Amino acid sequence: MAELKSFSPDEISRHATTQDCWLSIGGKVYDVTDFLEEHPGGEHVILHESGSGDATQAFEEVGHSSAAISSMKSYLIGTVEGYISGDQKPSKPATTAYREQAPSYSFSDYLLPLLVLVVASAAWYYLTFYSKTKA
Ligand code: HEM
Repeated sequence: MAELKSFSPDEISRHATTQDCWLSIGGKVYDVTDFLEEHPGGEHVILHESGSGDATQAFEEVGHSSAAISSMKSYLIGTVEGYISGDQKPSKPATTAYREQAPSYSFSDYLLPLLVLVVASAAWYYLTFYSKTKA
């Protein structure tokens, strides 16, 4: 199979009219100009998504049938340059940023246990020695 041409998001967004309409779905580029009038969901939604940059989410949210998905092959013209799929996008901050958020202990984190220790020691001292001297 021949290599697909790669298009920049900028180039793709320049094709968003009824005479020239491209869609970017899942990292692939589709020329749907001839399909616009036939689209069962109407041409307006496609034109809107064409101009939005990435139609992946809108396309998936509709829950297109497998017949619809397999018909997409006939409109495929290329791939999106530098595309990162939603599954691969980091859901957590990058490692370095994550490290920067490592827990930092403040003075009050130590103060309370220290206070409890001092009170407990004083109570032990009082009960052990002071009460004996009184007896
Ligand atoms: C190459 C791209 C596309 C193809 C080949 C395609 C094809 C189809 C087909 C065949 C249907 C009939 C129902 C089905 O079989 O699932 C349909 C319905 C529909 N499509 Fe698309 N579609 C495309 C892109 C989009 C996009 C980008 C949107 C944007 C939201 C969209 C929105 C809809 C809606 C709203 C319906 C109507 C659903 C319903 O009536 O239940 N489609 N499409």
